[in-house]
Amino acid sequence: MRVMNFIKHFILPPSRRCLYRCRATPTPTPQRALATESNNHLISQQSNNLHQKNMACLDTTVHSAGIAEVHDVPMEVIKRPIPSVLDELKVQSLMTTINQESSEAEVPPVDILWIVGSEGGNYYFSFGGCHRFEAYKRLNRPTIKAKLVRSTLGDLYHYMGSSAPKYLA
Ligand SMILES: Nc1ncnc2c1ncn2[C@@H]1O[C@H](COP(=O)(O)OP(=O)(O)OP(=O)(O)O)[C@@H](O)[C@H]1O
Repeated sequence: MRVMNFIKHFILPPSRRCLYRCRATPTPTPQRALATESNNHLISQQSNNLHQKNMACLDTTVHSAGIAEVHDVPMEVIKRPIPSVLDELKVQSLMTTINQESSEAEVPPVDILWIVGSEGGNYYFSFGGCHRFEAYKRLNRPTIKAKLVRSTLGDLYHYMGSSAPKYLA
């Protein structure tokens, strides 16, 4: 009985909090995510559920650990304000992996900070995932697999300091 009480009080509440957090900041549906972008691209939800399940616990970051949905995000809408420092061999190796249907799923989605501007515009910023981004770019892929992490201008400031935009419409 004591053990059950312990579990109820100290283990269940955090799990519920996590569930609540996930619901409170839902990952956008494809249509909502780019609804106000001038381009007509769609961020489509990855249909490969197996991949999602496999990647849910592995190869995830602290930012996207609670996010299961993976989207195909158009490369052209992603802003990367900080230039990448690249290991050429790693980029080449990733290109090979991504290019083979049998191994593409071994490359996990990158994290993208998704910010909704004050007038409803959608902005997508990416800082990590330098080698994956470069590999997708060189392969001329129109989209990249990504988890959208709902973020704020304050979050952007952590990455960019005073170079961060003060206002996004
Ligand atoms: N051929 C490959 N070479 C490198 N990584 C690979 C390869 N195939 C699959 N992966 C996976 O791709 C991911 C690469 O992430 P990693 O953090 O190493 O680089 P990145 O995020 O793209 O770049 P950076 O860390 O420099 O921002 C890892 O999860 C790794 O397991």
